[in-house]
Amino acid sequence: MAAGNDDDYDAASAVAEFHESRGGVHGLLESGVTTVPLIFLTPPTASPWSPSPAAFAFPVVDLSLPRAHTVELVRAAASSLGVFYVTNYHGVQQTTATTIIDSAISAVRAFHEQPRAARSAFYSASLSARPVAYATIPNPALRPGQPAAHPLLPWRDSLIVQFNDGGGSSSSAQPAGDDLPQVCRDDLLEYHRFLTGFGKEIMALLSEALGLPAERIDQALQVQGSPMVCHYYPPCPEPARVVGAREHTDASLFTVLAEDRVGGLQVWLDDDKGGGDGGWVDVPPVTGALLINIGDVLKVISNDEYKSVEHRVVINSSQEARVSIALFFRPANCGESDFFGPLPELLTEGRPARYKNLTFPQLMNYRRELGHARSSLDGFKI
Ligand SMILES: O=C(O)CCC(=O)C(=O)O
Ligand SMILES: [Fe+2]
Repeated sequence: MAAGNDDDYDAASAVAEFHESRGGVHGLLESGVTTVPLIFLTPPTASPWSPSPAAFAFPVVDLSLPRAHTVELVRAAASSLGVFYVTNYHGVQQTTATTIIDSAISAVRAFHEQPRAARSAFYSASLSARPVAYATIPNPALRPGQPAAHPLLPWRDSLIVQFNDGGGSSSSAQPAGDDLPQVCRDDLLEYHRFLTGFGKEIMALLSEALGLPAERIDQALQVQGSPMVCHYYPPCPEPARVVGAREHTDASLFTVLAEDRVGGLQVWLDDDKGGGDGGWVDVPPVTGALLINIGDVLKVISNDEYKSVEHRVVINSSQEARVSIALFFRPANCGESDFFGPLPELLTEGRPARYKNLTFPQLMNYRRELGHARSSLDGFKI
């Protein structure tokens, strides 16, 4: 934020005061706020955030289809859109999977809708190094040259859970300590257990769809599902003037998203896919299905064979809260000396490496300084 600017100074105080209230956006509504505070508002000159301009049928990959067919569907979706749904998870009845997903969504809703004192115990404006934290995560800067994000805060509260499975072993992960709030502990643990096997399956498919052995990427990067970020988008009196999540790509290999039936997620589709010059397109929820978003790490190691999809969340409703859970599958070994880059098997003379080797901390630092949108890999391009 620019120093010496009175407007920015006031905004900074307002943000600090909001965090000190420890009740999140939902807390504002509980205290009877009927107009949206300035720190959440997009500038009046900005174009409204909803409704979304176009409709599009996103692919649903049925995992019970023959393998070759599934691999081909995954390849087509990951390389053209960077986003797809999946159903019929291996080894789990679809009805059981739907129950596990729905229970996790209900548990997240229960956490965010419990009395304020119970949730504010977890509130932490600084998220680093805590196994479990509850907060409204400030909007990041979007692009180089944009020092502050507007609006400063999204219309969203999040419960962030760090899992640690000891370096990518196949045993299921446990949250660090018994720190999960009791109201959602069992359901979120069960959901995470379910997604641990599911994530391996998705990683294997994505690997095969690049023409690589199924275990290639997991062996190289020790993929693990963490953090789990459990979002709550309260209803808003002025939905078109707030943002649920600003446009961004995910800093993951891929992200698995579960959501309730309210909707609000949109992805940016280029030219021919969205119609015309490209645009924001609604991703309507599909009951019982999980959404896979390809992230920046997979874009790099696939040497741009896969797209990392840019997405955002609009607030659709002045009546209903929306719940979603994003589980980020990332390299377990993500220290200062753990480099990754385009996989050598994918490189040819005609298609040389498009990215330098980089580490996960470098990627995160670059995003912190220069933005989370489509440009978030620019600094690593060759
Ligand atoms: O809530 C959603 O639909 C998306 C959340 C998201 O994009 C994220 O957590 O990175
Ligand atoms: Fe995201």
